[in-house]
Amino acid sequence: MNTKTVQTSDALDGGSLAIQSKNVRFCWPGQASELTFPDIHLPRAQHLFLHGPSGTGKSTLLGLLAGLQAPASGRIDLLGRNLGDMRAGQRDRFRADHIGVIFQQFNLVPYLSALDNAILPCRLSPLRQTRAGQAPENTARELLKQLAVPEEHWHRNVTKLSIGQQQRVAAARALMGNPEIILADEPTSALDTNNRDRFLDLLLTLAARHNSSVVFVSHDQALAGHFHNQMTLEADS
Ligand SMILES: Nc1ncnc2c1ncn2[C@@H]1O[C@H](COP(=O)(O)OP(=O)(O)OP(=O)(O)O)[C@@H](O)[C@H]1O
Repeated sequence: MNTKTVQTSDALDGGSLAIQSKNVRFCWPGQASELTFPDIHLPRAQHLFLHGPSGTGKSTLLGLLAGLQAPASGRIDLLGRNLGDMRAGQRDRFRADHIGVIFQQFNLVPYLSALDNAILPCRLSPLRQTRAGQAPENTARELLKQLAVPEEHWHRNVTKLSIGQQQRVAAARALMGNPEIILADEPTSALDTNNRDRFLDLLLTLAARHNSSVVFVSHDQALAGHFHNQMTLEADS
C-alpha cells in the first residue's frame, strides 16, 4: 500500500516539534500487505488533519503515534523523544503524561460518571494533575461546561449520556491537564453538521489555549480547512 503527503509544515528543530516520524511501516499479524506511512513533521501547537479512504491505515497510524503498537521499521519522535528508545512501561508513562486520546469507541470508563472520566488523566499522571491546577475537579467542570455537556449529566454514569455527549466527555478528558499532543480518531462521526463544526471549533480553540497539537482523523474532507496541515493516506490503485 502506498501513501502520500499532501502538505506538511516547514522543517524546524526537534525541540519545537510535537511529532516527527520517518519511514514508518507496520504490518498487522495475519495481513498480507504492509502499511507504509508518509513522514510527519508537526510543529508544537499546530494541528494535522489526517484523512483517506477506509482501510488505508489512519487508525493504525494513531495507534503507532500513541505508542500502542511499535512500527516494524522507521522511527517516531514525540516532543523530541524517540518512542523506540522507551520500554513499554516508559511509553505508558509518556502517554499518560503527554498525550490525550479521543478514540472511536471513546475509551471512557463505563462505570464512572462524566466528571470522574474527565478527571481520570490527573489520577493517572501527577504531571497532568499539577498542570490541571490546585483543584482538578474544578478544571474538569470548566472543561465539561466549555464543551457544552449539560451540568445535570456530570454525575451521571457516562453510559447514560448520548453518543454526542460521550464524545464531548472524551474530549474533556483528552484536554485535561494540558497534554502537548491530542490524538483524535473520528470524534465527530456521530454528530450532525452543526454540532460537528461546533465541537471541532471548541476542541481546536481549547487545544490552542494550551499550545496542544491535535492530530485529527476523519473521512470528512469538509473539515480540512480547520487545520494547519493535512495528510492523505491512499490505497494502491
Ligand atoms: N487489530 C487489527 N488486526 C489485524 N488487522 C487490522 C487491525 N486493525 C486494522 N487492521 C487492518 O489494517 C488496515 C488498516 O486499518 P485501519 O483501521 O488503520 O484503517 P482506517 O484508515 O483507520 O480505516 P477506517 O477509516 O475504516 O477506520 C486494514 O486492512 C485493517 O483490516
